[in-house]
Amino acid sequence: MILIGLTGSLATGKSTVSRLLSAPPYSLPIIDADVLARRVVEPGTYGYRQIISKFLPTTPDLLLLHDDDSETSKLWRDRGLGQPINRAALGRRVFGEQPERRRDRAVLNGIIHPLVRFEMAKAVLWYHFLGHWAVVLDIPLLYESGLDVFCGVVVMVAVSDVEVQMRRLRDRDRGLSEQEARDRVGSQIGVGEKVERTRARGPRRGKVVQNDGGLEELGGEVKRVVSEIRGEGGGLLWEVWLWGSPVGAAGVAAWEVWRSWKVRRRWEQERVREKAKL
Ligand SMILES: CC(C)(COP(=O)(O)OP(=O)(O)OC[C@H]1O[C@@H](n2cnc3c(N)ncnc32)[C@H](O)[C@@H]1O)[C@@H](O)C(=O)NCCC(=O)NCCS
Ligand SMILES: Nc1ncnc2c1ncn2[C@@H]1O[C@H](COP(=O)(O)OP(=O)(O)OP(=O)(O)O)[C@@H](O)[C@H]1O
Repeated sequence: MILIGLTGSLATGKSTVSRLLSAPPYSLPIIDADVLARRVVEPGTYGYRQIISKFLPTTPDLLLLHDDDSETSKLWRDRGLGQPINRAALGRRVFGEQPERRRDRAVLNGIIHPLVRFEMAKAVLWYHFLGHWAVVLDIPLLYESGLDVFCGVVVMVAVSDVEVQMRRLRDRDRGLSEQEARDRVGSQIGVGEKVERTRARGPRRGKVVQNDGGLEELGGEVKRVVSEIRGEGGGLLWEVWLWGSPVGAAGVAAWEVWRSWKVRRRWEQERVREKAKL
């Protein structure tokens, strides 16, 4: 089974690509890191308790009141699991370039990312047993979290102009001010760098989907990329063999991780050298 890491930057179109990939004719299973990141901090979970203990003392608006119109919220209240987290308030604490925001972001990532990784590993195993030829890991922070090394192929959804990103973000999330939108965009590695990192993996293991045009063009790009990935896989016999041979599958997975890790390390060393030259 091929692990396809789907990434991009804020509002470049990952979720749109993810929706295309999950629908016919591809019908690929999607493991969405944002969905898991929400699930692991629901009231009553370990992640929830960690966030409360780290952020509540310094964030008075961290918790929302229970929403009587929401069945889930009522369930949390009836079970005494606690009030849901105010994501907007937490976002204001962690998005931005100021040192204290970076620090808080690192704390939040340190709580959530290991929990998300664990949930992802469980889901990947499940889809492997179901016999899918590929599974999509939709991870906005793929490079930031280091999860790129586990992906056989990385698909990076890119736009050429940061203003397109800002416009799509603010059109979609109407409540965001200009500054909040810039803080969010600035909290991730830039599109250009992610594209370079993807290309550094080589043409078979790194694919860039350019999303500057309309939705129809995007559909064409997705079609091209999926047929490339399918064509460059080992074929049906290879897939069946991998499925039936856990030791073989583990060996191939280890080899893929090692190759990706080498690319990542070479990239980081080059960056250090470039910085030293400045
Ligand atoms: C700060 C939080 C509560 C804000 O929630 P909110 O509902 O407003 O935003 P949402 O979760 O939908 O995220 C929207 C986008 O913001 C970006 N983003 C989210 N977290 C981060 C982060 N820690 N660093 C940089 N960008 C981030 C991603 O592109 C994501 O797709 C939330 O984003 C969060 O819990 N972040 C930490 C977990 C995380 O890293 N999630 C990303 C997937 S692993
Ligand atoms: N090619 C396109 N043309 C016009 N609008 C688009 C295009 N691609 C995406 N959009 C719109 O841009 C917005 C952002 O797209 P999407 O939600 O897919 O991005 P994302 O990368 O998943 O964002 P985030 O990281 O914030 O979750 C959405 O409202 C989407 O409908």
